[in-house]
Amino acid sequence: MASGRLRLGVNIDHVATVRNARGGPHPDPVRAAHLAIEAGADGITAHLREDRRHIRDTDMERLRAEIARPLNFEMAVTDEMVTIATRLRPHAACLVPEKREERTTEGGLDLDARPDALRDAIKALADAGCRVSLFVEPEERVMDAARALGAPVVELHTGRYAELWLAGDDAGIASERERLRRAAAHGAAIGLEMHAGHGLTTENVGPVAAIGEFVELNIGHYLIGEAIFGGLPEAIGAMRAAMDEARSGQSA
Ligand SMILES: CC(=O)[C@@H](O)[C@H](O)COP(=O)(O)O
Ligand SMILES: NCC(=O)COP(=O)(O)O
Repeated sequence: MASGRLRLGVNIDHVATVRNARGGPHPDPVRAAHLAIEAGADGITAHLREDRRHIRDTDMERLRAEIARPLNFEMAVTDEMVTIATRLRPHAACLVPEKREERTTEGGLDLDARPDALRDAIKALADAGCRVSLFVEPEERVMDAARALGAPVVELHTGRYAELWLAGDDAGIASERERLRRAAAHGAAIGLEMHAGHGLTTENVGPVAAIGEFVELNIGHYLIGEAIFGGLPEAIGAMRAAMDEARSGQSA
């Protein structure tokens, strides 16, 4: 059952990708964050990867110091990142898997692999006042595992859904959307706050936004790409409209 306003977290990682291509200060991801907030973003997401391929430590420090909306600090489950995040104390911290050789995030966290390290990271971040979320696959059993680890929030990985959409695999899209729907319903039923993200566009966001248990979508690469052609405020406005249309039940 669709419900409530769906928050939009704008991920500005790939402004830093363009900036780092030349090694100078332009374009500034923090300036993009301010623009995104002025354009209606409910929060800013930034992923400080271990290899610093895009967002750098100084970007995260400036975001934490400057932006007027919640900062969602995406990070790997490492001592280094826990130390940085507990020092900066962002509004939120989202634990994501990282592999150096990956082009982009390829899936959700394996909650069975290092439960003690996960539990310790969740506690340290929560003790620092961060709202902790786990970036995970849309499986009901994973919701139970996240709950057992003490995470209040999960963000469902929509990357497979996005890939199936690009491939025009209608049966696959329907199946993956159902997987997302079931996981969101179960997660909400056991008390988790449900988010989703990765690979979302104005074309594919509708069926995800229409899943009423989601309270936040985190979207970046597509918006930064669209900004090249029409500007970031326009890209965010179009995404907001697509999300609101889906929530109003006019498309799903
Ligand atoms: C976890 C997630 O889906 C995003 O943060 C995504 O990782 C964007 O960053 P990359 O494009 O570097 O993967
Ligand atoms: N966690 C998802 C995110 O922050 C943005 O992912 P994408 O839209 O850049 O694929």
